[in-house]
Amino acid sequence: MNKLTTRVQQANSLLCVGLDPTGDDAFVAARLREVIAQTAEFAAAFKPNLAFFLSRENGVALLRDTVALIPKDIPVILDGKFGDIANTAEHYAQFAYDRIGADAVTVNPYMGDDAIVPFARPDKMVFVLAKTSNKPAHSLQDVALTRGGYVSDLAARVSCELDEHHHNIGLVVGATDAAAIARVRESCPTQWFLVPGIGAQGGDLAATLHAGLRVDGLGLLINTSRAIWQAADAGIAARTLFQQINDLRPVAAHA
Ligand SMILES: O=c1ccn([C@@H]2O[C@H](COP(=O)(O)O)[C@@H](O)[C@H]2O)c(=O)[nH]1
Repeated sequence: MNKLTTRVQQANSLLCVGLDPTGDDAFVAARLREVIAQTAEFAAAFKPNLAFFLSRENGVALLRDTVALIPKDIPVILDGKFGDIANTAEHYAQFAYDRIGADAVTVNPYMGDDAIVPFARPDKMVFVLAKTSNKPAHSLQDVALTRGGYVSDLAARVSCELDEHHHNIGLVVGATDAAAIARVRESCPTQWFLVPGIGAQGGDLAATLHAGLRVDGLGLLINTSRAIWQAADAGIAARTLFQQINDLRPVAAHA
C-alpha cells in the first residue's frame, strides 16, 4: 500500500499499464521491453495478466524476466484471479510473490475469505473481484439479494470488512458499469479500486472517475492493456490516457 501511494504521488498518475503480450516469442520479448521503457514514467502500476504468460512456452520465466524489467519503485499487480482454498492459495501466493516478485495480485472471492487471506501478506496488496468489466458478469454479479444490493455489492462489503483487519485489500471494479463503481465506492470509501475496461472494452473514463474517485482525488488505478500493447507508440498511448485521467481529476488532487 505504501509503495502504491508513494508511486502514485511521485508519478502523479492513476494509470495502470496492462501487459497482455500477444505475438510470436521474439516479438513479445522485444515489445515487452519497449512497452515498459516507453510507459514507465506515466505508470502508477503495471499489471501483467498471468494467462498471457502461461500460454507461452517458458511463460513463467518470461513473466519473471518481465517483472525484473519494471523499475523497482513501480508496483506490479499480477492479474491471476486466484481463488482456491487456503492451503492451495498459499502456494499461489508463494508463486506470485516469491517466484515472480509481484507486489499485489487479483483474487476471485467466490470461495470465501480463505481464498483471499493467504495473499494478504503485510507488505503485499490484494485486489478482490467485486464487479468485473465483462458484459456477461451481470448474470451472476447483478443478482439482487433479498437483504438489498447485488452479489457484487456483497463481494465488495466482504472485502472491505477484511480490509479493516488486514489494511491491504483493494477491489476490482470494471469501468463498464459506472453505477456499480458508485455503489461500491459508497460502501468502501477508502479502498483502492483497480479499474479495467478502459480502451478496448469501451468503458467511459469520465463516468468512471466521477463515480469512483475518493474525496482526496485518488483511490482508482485505471488499467488499459490492448490499447497500449497494440498502439503504434506505446509511450504516446500511455501519456495520452495519463493526461486524460489527470485532466478529469480535481485540480487539488494533483497540484
Ligand atoms: O473485470 C476485469 C478484471 C480483469 N480484467 C483484465 O484486465 C485487462 C483488460 O484488458 P484490455 O485490453 O484493456 O481490455 C485484461 O488483462 C483482463 O483480463 C478485465 O478486463 N476485467
